Amino acid sequence: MKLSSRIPFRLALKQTPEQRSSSIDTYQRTMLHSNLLRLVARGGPKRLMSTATKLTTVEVNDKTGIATLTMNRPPVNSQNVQLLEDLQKSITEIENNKSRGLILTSAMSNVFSAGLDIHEMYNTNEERLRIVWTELQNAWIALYGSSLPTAAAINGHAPAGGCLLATACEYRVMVPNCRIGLNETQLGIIAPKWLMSGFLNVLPKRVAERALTQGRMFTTQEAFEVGLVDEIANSKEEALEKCSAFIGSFAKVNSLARGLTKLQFRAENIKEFEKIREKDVANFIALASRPEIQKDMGIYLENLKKKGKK
Ligand SMILES: CC/C=C\C/C=C\CCCC/C=C/C(=O)SCCNC(=O)CCNC(=O)[C@H](O)C(C)(C)COP(=O)(O)OP(=O)(O)OC[C@H]1O[C@@H](n2cnc3c(N)ncnc32)[C@H](O)[C@@H]1OP(=O)(O)O
Repeated sequence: MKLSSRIPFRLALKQTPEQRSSSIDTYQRTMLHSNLLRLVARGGPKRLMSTATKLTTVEVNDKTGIATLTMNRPPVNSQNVQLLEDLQKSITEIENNKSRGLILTSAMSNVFSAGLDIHEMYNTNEERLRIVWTELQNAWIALYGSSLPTAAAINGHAPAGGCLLATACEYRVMVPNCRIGLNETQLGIIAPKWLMSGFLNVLPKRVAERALTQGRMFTTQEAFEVGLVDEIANSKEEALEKCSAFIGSFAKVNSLARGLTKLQFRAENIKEFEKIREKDVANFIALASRPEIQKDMGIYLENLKKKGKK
């Protein structure tokens, strides 16, 4: 089952709060059960594999059984609907192919991901905004809610949605002289709680609150010092090796117990997210449609283009 497949939330909305909470628990149980089945199935032999969607590739190392999921949308892996959908397809594929773990990385030389593709949100219609935000939610929950060991080899800058994907993983290794963070307040926008939850999982509350209110972009070294990244690597290859070593550290741990323990840690955030996901889409559409936000987006895009030409 894809974790993004919904609890029947539209039905839950018609229920009393007690019934709703019980539906969510049912969803959680279903989710844990299906992850359990997947974990049991993962006991079989490893397979060598290399596959691709339009904007992602998956390569499974035949020795380690670890899958590397590479985002490949030049120039900066900005997250358009296609990339978000391809990420979900690749995550599902990795979950189903008996891989031992998932490493997320980028095919770009200096950018992990530039976050949401601002062109997708600018001068568009409500239906497109709904699709963009829903696919961002789906990609996040597929990664955050995966029972597999996950790690991000952050081989470049990771602002906003890039940081979101990296912090959905359990472990982060970053190359030097890059930046990572949730810069939404710098853009005059507020990131919803679910979007911050990976960030809040890894940073002390006080550090997270200050960084989020400042919209702070951490350098690699600063990110390492506060614990936003776990290790620094001198190259992408080294980052991939360190991520593999992290995933390898679970080799002697029962994968079922590991996966369920991880999901228990994340269950509260997932439950909260499921409660608000539809409202969250409506909030995003309302925010992104506001004339002043649209104007700011246009200016932001112009400035990005000017900077690129310098
Ligand atoms: C602004 C949004 C406002 C409102 C949205 C409303 C509601 C709420 C949303 C809440 C959550 C939002 C999440 C997001 O992810 S928003 C995106 C935030 N991302 C950024 O701010 C990053 C911007 N990019 C950069 O800082 C740099 O590009 C980066 C990643 C450091 C790489 O630098 P560099 O290698 O020098 O590359 P360039 O800057 O020259 O960029 C090359 C090329 O790519 C275009 N581009 C860059 N980032 C984006 C992007 N996020 N979306 C679309 N396009 C992007 C850039 O314009 C250049 O284009 P060109 O045509 O000049 O080649």
